[in-house]
Amino acid sequence: MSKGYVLVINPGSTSTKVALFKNNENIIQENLSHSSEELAKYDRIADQFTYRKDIIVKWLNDNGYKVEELIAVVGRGGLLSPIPSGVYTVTDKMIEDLQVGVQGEHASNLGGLIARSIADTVNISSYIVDPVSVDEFDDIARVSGMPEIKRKSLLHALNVKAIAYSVANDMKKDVEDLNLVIAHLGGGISVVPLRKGKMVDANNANEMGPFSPERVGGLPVGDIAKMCFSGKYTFKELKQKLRGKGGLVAYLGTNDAREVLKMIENGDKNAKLIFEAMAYQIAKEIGSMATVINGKVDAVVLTGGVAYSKYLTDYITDMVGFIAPVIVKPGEDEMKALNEGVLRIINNVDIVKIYENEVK
Ligand SMILES: Nc1ncnc2c1ncn2[C@@H]1O[C@H](COP(=O)(O)OP(=O)(O)O)[C@@H](O)[C@H]1O
Ligand SMILES: CCCC(=O)OP(=O)(O)O
Repeated sequence: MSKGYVLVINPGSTSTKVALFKNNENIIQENLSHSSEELAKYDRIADQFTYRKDIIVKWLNDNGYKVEELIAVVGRGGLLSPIPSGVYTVTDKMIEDLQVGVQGEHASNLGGLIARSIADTVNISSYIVDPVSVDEFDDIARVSGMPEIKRKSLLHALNVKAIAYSVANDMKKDVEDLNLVIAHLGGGISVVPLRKGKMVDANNANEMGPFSPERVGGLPVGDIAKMCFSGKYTFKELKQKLRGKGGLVAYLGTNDAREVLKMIENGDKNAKLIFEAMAYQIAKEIGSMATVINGKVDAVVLTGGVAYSKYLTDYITDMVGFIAPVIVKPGEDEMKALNEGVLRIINNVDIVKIYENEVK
């Protein structure tokens, strides 16, 4: 039996991405899909814990590896309390907050829970890296216009940070020397201005900004208030309309941008209007975030799964190209970034953070 593997777990809304690394080498990686019928059986995301954990352990064993061969397990971190960027050990307090969902429910809450549970069976360390609740906001960005409600930093921090380093590397600069606007275009969408590497604002991928393949983005608040009191919907139904059944799903019945592109190719004019409206809203948000860094933008970067669509990236580039050069980096670097976080701790390049000591 050979030891020395890091198991990387990245739970998403429709799949769990898993990978096994040895040092920097990605040995195996797979996207384990979950049908909507399967996930519909669970009331809360935390209830999917055993189902997803069993699938991951089975995947490991089916590929000829044992949990005993791991040296660490790392998961994508969830909607924790606001914390600084970094690598965190999964503590009891973190587990408690992920289980209750201190800032709400999201599939990534399962990352830390499953990582710790697998790691505990063989007495090794479990970590999360740059969870979606990393908070580097300027204080001014927190003000919403209603004192009871604060704007929150909930964003694709892991990929945004990883892509910022990758762009800086390509430009042969330090990330601290650059101002960027990075748009992560996935199931949810984050548009993030980075001032000298710091994510000083963002739209909140769950509730605001452009609509996305499965979320509504920002909506006229008066109409939403009326809908809430119409008696037509339960709270759960409304939540699903906003997240999961919003955006492309609501208009076109799919959260798969590739299917929408096929509809457009087949001459569907409504699909074209809706897809272009998503691109239009993304471009508007990029323009807005460029003002946060006073228009001094070294590059606009488009990343995430939907950035594979040239149709979409060309549309956005046409609208925002006047701001700065547009760099397209489709897909995500999350699995690599999670493993690299663990390696930084193992190799003493970075100091592991304790969640409860860092909560803002
Ligand atoms: N080649 C492609 N062209 C267009 N869209 C794509 C392509 N590949 C994936 N996508 C879309 O990307 C979205 C998922 O993006 P991803 O970054 O994996 O999501 P998440 O941020 O939720 O992890 C889906 O709408 C999917 O259809
Ligand atoms: C809450 C921000 C993170 C997010 O939206 O992630 P997914 O696109 O993976 O759902």
